[in-house]
Amino acid sequence: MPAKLALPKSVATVLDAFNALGESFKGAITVDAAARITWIDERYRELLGIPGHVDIIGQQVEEVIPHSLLRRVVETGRPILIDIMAFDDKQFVVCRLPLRNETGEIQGAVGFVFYEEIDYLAPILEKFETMQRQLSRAQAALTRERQTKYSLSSFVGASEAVRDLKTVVRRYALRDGAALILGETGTGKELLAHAIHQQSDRADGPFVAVNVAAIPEALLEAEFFGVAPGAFTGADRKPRKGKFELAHGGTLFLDEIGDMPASLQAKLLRALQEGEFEPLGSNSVKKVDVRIIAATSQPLEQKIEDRSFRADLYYRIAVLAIHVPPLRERLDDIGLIAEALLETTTRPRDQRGWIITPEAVEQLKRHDWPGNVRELRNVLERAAAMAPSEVIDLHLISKALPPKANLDLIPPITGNLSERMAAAERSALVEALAAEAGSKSAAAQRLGVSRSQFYEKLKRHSLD
Ligand SMILES: Nc1ncnc2c1ncn2[C@@H]1O[C@H](COP(=O)(O)OP(=O)(O)OP(=O)(O)O)[C@@H](O)[C@H]1O
Repeated sequence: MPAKLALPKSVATVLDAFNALGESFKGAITVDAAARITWIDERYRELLGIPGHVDIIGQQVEEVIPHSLLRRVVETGRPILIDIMAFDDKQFVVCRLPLRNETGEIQGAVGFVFYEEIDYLAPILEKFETMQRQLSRAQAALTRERQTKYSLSSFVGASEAVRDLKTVVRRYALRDGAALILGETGTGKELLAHAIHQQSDRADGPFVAVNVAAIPEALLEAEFFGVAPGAFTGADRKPRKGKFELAHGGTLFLDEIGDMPASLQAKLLRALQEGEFEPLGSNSVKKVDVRIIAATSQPLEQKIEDRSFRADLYYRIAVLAIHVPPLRERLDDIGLIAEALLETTTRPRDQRGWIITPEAVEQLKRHDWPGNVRELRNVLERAAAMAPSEVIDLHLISKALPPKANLDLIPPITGNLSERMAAAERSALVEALAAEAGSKSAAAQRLGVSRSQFYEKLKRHSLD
């Protein structure tokens, strides 16, 4: 239904003048002081593609013209004399003026639209278009740079398993739902989470990573959801933002999600479902737009069975599940990965770069890599530290590899309860040392005990 509202006299007079321009004038629109549409002419309707029978009078102007600046004109009382607006692929010149009553109060605003054929505006439009082209070139260059820095190419590997993995990752990067990355420790889950973020529409937003296992349980909730001012005695007066809020507009990477306590799982589920949460000690909700990428090296299904992980949360995050194969299932990639890792391994100042011999690579392929790529990095670093020249050969690699977990050292698990427990503890120590390439502090961390406890246990089992 065409609008028939009374038009202020001043506008009607100006309209007459513009109408005389013929084809160059593309129409006009008026809004009231609350930026609701009060009138629109037929040509502008046509330009916006609004069918004649659709009534738009009374609607907020942005509902019809999403980028309209008429609200700004009524709010500031200042005109926007010349501006450029795009409809479809064409640029139009727009002029917006405030409308005032006799006492000078803002009553609304009017917008006039012209097409670019107006000769004297052509230079401005040309400049605008050139600037837009430059801007989109700069944006494209920036995106390319980001992609080369963080793209999937940092995940080295050419085996079929890795090619398949990369196809899945590329596909999931474009979807915006939560994702779950499953794989043994050191397989590159965090690296993949970065790659997903960088390939997604959120690449310009923040990437925030939290290792759930590394934060004491009592602090997790505050770490995730933030703290309202004065939430506890002694708490900061200022509110403290949690990781969820810090990741707004981007991605939150939750490493070792299997270690999340049940109370927090419920809160996380709500944040995922509703996009909102309550900071600790607050009774108001905050809205966030965050993509969750979770990772785990533990079988979550088992945790669901023993009720330490919520099934509903699992199904929510496992829609996009990514399985990262362990290194022993992609041994063909070891040479490539070793070369890539050696590029970043410290070398003596006068040395140009490390060289790894084919025999050394073959030896690496014979190990079964319980600590995966992280363990491979440790082994290469140890070999490099022992190397008299830039060549890493079979001899050095054999010395750097952890001694094979000698099964004779692990007694069969028999006997009474305390003997069985001692035997299980011993084999856990041996396995952790092997997985961490002999590093005692890393092995202690892996088993969740302090270094001093770990040394004491090694001694007790005569493994020191
Ligand atoms: N395919 C790969 N190519 C190159 N480097 C890799 C690859 N996979 C892993 N890495 C490197 O190995 C190390 C461990 O990777 P990352 O931290 O991503 O593993 P993770 O699976 O998240 O481990 P965890 O489960 O213990 O947290 C990092 O230094 C990472 O850069």
